[in-house]
Amino acid sequence: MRIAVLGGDGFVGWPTALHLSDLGHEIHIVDNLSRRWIDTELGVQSLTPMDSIQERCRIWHQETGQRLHFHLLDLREYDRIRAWLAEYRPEAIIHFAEQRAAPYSMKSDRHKVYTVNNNVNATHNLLAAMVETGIDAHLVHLGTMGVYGYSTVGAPIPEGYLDVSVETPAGPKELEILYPTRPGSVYHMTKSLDQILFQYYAQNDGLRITDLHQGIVWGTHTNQTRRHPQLINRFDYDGDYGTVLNRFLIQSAIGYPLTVHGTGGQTRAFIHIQDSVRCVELALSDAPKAGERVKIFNQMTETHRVRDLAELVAKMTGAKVSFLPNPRKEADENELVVRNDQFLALGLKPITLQEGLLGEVVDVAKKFAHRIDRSRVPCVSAWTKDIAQRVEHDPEGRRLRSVS
Ligand SMILES: O=c1ccn([C@@H]2O[C@H](COP(=O)(O)OP(=O)(O)O[C@H]3O[C@H](CS(=O)(=O)O)[C@@H](O)[C@H](O)[C@H]3O)[C@@H](O)[C@H]2O)c(=O)[nH]1
Repeated sequence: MRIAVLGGDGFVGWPTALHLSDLGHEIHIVDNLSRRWIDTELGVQSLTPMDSIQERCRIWHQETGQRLHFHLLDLREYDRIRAWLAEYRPEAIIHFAEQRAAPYSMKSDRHKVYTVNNNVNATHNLLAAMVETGIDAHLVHLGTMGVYGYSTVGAPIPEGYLDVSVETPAGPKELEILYPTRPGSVYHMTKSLDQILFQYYAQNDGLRITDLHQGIVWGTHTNQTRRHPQLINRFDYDGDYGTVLNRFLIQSAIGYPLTVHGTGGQTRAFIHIQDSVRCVELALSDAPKAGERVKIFNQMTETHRVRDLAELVAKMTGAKVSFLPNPRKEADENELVVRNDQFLALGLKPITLQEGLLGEVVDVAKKFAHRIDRSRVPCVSAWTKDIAQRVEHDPEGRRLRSVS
């Protein structure tokens, strides 16, 4: 298939592009390189040294003979994305091209506005351009488990839809509705808004859409990124873009106390990066038909409590654990049970937390430890102004500042 990978220069986009290219698909990476600009804004860099996207594509061709085509394009520019779709007519589109960090989206009012403008316009421009050009591509979107709000209300979280019974004068009526959203950050809110856009365009224009509600990704390498040092994936450790388990592993590698927020009672869904790219492949193989409702998968393989992860990493590496005031507005403790039957039925064999793979991340972190700026490890982004006043010091006693 001819596949457009929008956001194909990012943490999950890059290994997905390689995985699909390895399967023989014709891959077009479309990216505005905004993640690289945000690194510059924040003054941080990926733990792993990343080459330019053009250089990465060149190495992939050298190693495999397969070509990755790169297009510098911003989805907020409607006319350009419409013209691009009309010219290349992809058969499938994978949409990763959104600002994906919750702490970054909460940094200041400016960051909230940027995240909403960027994410919502990107998604809507894409949908409108798909209708206008008449291409019949299957759209696969990277959504988030965060749209559900991490609370099971006593029953496992289903895959996107909830069956409800409504009392009417004629008796009870059964309805299937989108699971009510309860986003925990402006970033997660944009993914909730995306869901409504998808529902509308599937029902009004018959677009074929799959939404992947992904959990927290951990790990770094995939089978393809391992093939050459210059194909290495980006890897974030800073307080805005680093995700919790990867952060704990990196912190342990540099002797930094593990930064558990609050009691660490938050339970979250996780998935290894290798499974993440495999899930995209499986979703592509199971496209909905025109006129069908949006297909929603829960793209996660296990759930863990944050403090249990910290204990596991501490036991494995001897790291100290530090319980910090929580910069986020979130439940102190929550239970989370999630259904993921659809990917299992399609043949996913989940990679679960294994010491070997955890150790692999620690090894990567040790190798590139000299690139880590310890002052960028704490999470400085507070969810409200009140919380900002309470979150004052990092585990090493330094005063935290808010970046605006
Ligand atoms: O040093 C840290 C960092 C985080 N946490 C806690 O760990 C949990 C998860 O935080 P995270 O930064 O790993 O994940 P999150 O902000 O939810 O976002 C990440 O995971 C989401 C999936 S999910 O969490 O919604 O399932 C994706 O959508 C996002 O793109 C990705 O950045 C939170 O309770 C947070 O307070 C800590 O205790 N210490």
